[in-house]
Amino acid sequence: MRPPLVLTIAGSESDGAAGVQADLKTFTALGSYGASAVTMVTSVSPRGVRSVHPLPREVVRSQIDAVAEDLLLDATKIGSLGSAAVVEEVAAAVRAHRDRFGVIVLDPVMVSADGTALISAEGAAAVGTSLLPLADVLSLNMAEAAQLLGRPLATSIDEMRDQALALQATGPDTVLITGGRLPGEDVVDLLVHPGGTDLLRAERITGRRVRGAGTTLSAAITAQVARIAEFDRVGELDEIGEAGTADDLVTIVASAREFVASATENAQDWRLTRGGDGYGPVNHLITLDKD
Ligand SMILES: Nc1ncnc2c1ncn2[C@@H]1O[C@H](COP(=O)(O)OP(=O)(O)O)[C@@H](O)[C@H]1O
Ligand SMILES: Cc1ncc(COP(=O)(O)OP(=O)(O)O)c(N)n1
Repeated sequence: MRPPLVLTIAGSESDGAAGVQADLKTFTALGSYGASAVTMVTSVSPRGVRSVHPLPREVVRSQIDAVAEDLLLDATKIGSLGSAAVVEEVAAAVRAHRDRFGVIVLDPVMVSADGTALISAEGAAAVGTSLLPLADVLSLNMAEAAQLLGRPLATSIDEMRDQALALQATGPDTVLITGGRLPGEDVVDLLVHPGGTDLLRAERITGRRVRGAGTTLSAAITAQVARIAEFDRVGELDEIGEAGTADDLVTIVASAREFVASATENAQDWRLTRGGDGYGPVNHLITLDKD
């Protein structure tokens, strides 16, 4: 017997709103056992990013190999990577044992909420050439989609769809472009998958500025994918209703979005800083709340 097992390959983010810290909290909240390979170390407070230090590629590789060679992974999330050298090393590690990583969810983090670049230009290009072909699911915001494709930011749902299809053509079966930056009363995410295209709408939460929503979403998708793999393994797919059918990923993404929305709503009143301003995190541990 074992729980759903998930690996995150991503950067450490010191204030815990995004990065590996947010991934591990989200995995825990959604019932998965989380392992990690840290790719870079960022010094961050809710006021912004102070520094970004990609780790040496061999340090990243050693962590990935240690986990992938021994743990029975159901799914892997790849997040912020920092440098072209680390991108290439992660791609090489995955290619060396592709069958050991389970379903791969790629969230190609490029820029932090305060505008700080989290990867070099060469690194961003390497994500496009070396990692997109290895991913099963690509989850990214509109700015990341535009940067990967070398196109302007989408200004409409039609342009988001064109960009999602162009990204799908590079490898991943499923592409989710999140629409937090597209103005409107509702926030609209666009999901392209082998069965077609779905628009996922939700009421826009207004109020305090949030950081780490995209990270939390892709972590939640990864944890749910692993949970389904676990139910499949023990022959109990029926217990999770529609998820586990051909519509798996649509159901998984919808449920991950609901998780992020509740986690965002729940932390609206949090004041974690001395000054009280800056971006705030979501409450990743919402499912563990007893009240
Ligand atoms: N104001 C908001 N209200 C409700 N949901 C939001 C809001 N902003 C973003 N989201 C949701 O959070 C997730 C991440 O979106 P986005 O903000 O585009 O990504 P990122 O955090 O990477 O910039 C998406 O599912 C999106 O729909
Ligand atoms: C180390 C690290 N990883 C990811 C992010 C950005 O995460 P994201 O969820 O895209 O959040 P925003 O910063 O865009 O709100 C990060 N800042 N650091």
